[in-house]
Amino acid sequence: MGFAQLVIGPAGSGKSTYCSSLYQHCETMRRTIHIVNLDPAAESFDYPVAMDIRELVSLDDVMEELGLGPNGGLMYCMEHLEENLDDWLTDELDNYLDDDYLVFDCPGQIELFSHVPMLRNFVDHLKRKNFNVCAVYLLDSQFITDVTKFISGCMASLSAMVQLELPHVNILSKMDLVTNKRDIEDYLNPEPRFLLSELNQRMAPQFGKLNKALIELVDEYSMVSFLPLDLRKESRYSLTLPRSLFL
Ligand SMILES: Nc1nc2c(ncn2[C@@H]2O[C@H](COP(=O)(O)OP(=O)(O)OP(=O)(O)O)[C@@H](O)[C@H]2O)c(=O)[nH]1
Ligand SMILES: [Mg+2]
Repeated sequence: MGFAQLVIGPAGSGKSTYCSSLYQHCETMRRTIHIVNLDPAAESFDYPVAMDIRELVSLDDVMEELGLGPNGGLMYCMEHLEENLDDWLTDELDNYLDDDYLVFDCPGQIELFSHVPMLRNFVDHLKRKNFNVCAVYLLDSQFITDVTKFISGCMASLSAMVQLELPHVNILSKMDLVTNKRDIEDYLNPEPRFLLSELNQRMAPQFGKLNKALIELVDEYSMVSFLPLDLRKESRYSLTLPRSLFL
């Protein structure tokens, strides 16, 4: 059985940086991982690219030939990948052995993991190919500076969890940029009453019931919790992430 990690999260949340730092970490630990670029718009990489969607389809060609903008073009490329799961992806996966570990660096368009079925079909294909798949959802630390941003980040992550139905780890990236230590305490293990009162202060009174329901969803079902990742720290992975993720 192979292992696969799907690295997802909003645009600019640090997915590619996480992949390259994970690659360096594994190299130091003398473990081999293979990083796959699934972003047809990506141009440069800080890690060796094992498989590359750009070999299958070029975003520039799609935009030019079909007259699409960057986001429409990207959706077209991902649909093209979906249509080629049985040939291109299967051929590429055949190059890897049973116990190889693949990390998929995904594009940041959140519709891919909220309501478009493409990524779900991609995951199902990996499972059929005997890969044990997990999702790593990255959220930028700026989301913990404001309760409304935090809740919207939680909801986006939750929709990915519901859509993909994978073992799911949430990571708060760019922790080096958090200057207010209070924010870390407040949001890493948030106290529901704190979140609710903050949210009520920020929103008009008619949202009271909705705020309560949202906080209950985040809290009672324990579906959303974040692990902090500070890339400056030596201990960044061993301390913060479950070991099972890096077998
Ligand atoms: N300070 C700081 N900056 C970071 C960190 N991780 C990423 N960045 C910066 O954030 C920006 C976006 O990082 P990427 O890794 O390209 O983010 P991404 O999620 O791959 O972006 P898309 O693929 O475009 O969605 C870059 O300028 C990075 O240098 C971090 O841990 N700390
Ligand atoms: Mg990227």
